[in-house]
Amino acid sequence: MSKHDNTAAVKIENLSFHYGDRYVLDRINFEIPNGAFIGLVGPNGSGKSTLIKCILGLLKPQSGRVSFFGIPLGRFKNWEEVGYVSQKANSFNTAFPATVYEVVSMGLFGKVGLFRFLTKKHKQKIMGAIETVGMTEFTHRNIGELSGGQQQRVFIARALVSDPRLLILDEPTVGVDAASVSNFYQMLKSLNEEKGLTLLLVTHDVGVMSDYVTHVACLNNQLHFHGDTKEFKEISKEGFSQMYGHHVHVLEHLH
Ligand SMILES: Nc1ncnc2c1ncn2[C@@H]1O[C@H](COP(=O)(O)OP(=O)(O)OP(=O)(O)O)[C@@H](O)[C@H]1O
Repeated sequence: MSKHDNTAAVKIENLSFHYGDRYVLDRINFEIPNGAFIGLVGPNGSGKSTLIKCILGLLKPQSGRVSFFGIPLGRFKNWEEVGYVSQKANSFNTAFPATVYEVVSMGLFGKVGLFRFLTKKHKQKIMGAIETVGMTEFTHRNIGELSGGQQQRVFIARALVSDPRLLILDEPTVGVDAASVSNFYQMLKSLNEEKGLTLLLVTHDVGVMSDYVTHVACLNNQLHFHGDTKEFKEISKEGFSQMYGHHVHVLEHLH
């Protein structure tokens, strides 16, 4: 199949998952079109991280199917096409004495073994990824000397260095100050629009996120809504709170 067909980047069919007798995901059907920037929202404990882990094959659902670019998960081999930045990226040991350049080069380990064997082409890729996230001036700074938002940009660069087609981010803005969150989302939006990168962003920032994404999915054990940003913004606050399972304050933005 060609790289540029209309197959969904991710297709989830009738997926259910339970821990013991506790159902966390109930018959989820959900598609991420190629080129979309999807915000996945839902209250604490609604199953967002569990869904991501099922998509990445880290957890095996009791029923249902996941496919990447038309290939069932069990047969999917091109993992360099899928970048993942976990919530835990924030708790990376930032006292570890590594520069931005070294952290980003770790994204190529799968391909080159150790970074001392990097070729000129690899070095260009690393510098390109650092430039893409706007961190060039910090290339040789120690990761521990950067702010939370800057560190998250570096982790995105590490995920981008292998040229993924799909990037999955699990709450990347936890611990990032409000002003930097908007800049961070703007950077993701540019990656989506200019580089055609498909993005799945798990977040709690319902209001802020909806100014940047192309689609929204609302999860609360079941998928309660999945549509484009325009449809999402048309849902009344009451409707949204109901679907969320409790009252939610959707932050209004001052433009
Ligand atoms: N390993 C586990 N064993 C048993 N239950 C678990 C396990 N991991 C998560 N859970 C439970 O499954 C439910 C869904 O958890 P999950 O982490 O997927 O939610 P979430 O939407 O990502 O939450 P948050 O927004 O708080 O990160 C929660 O009730 C959680 O307590």
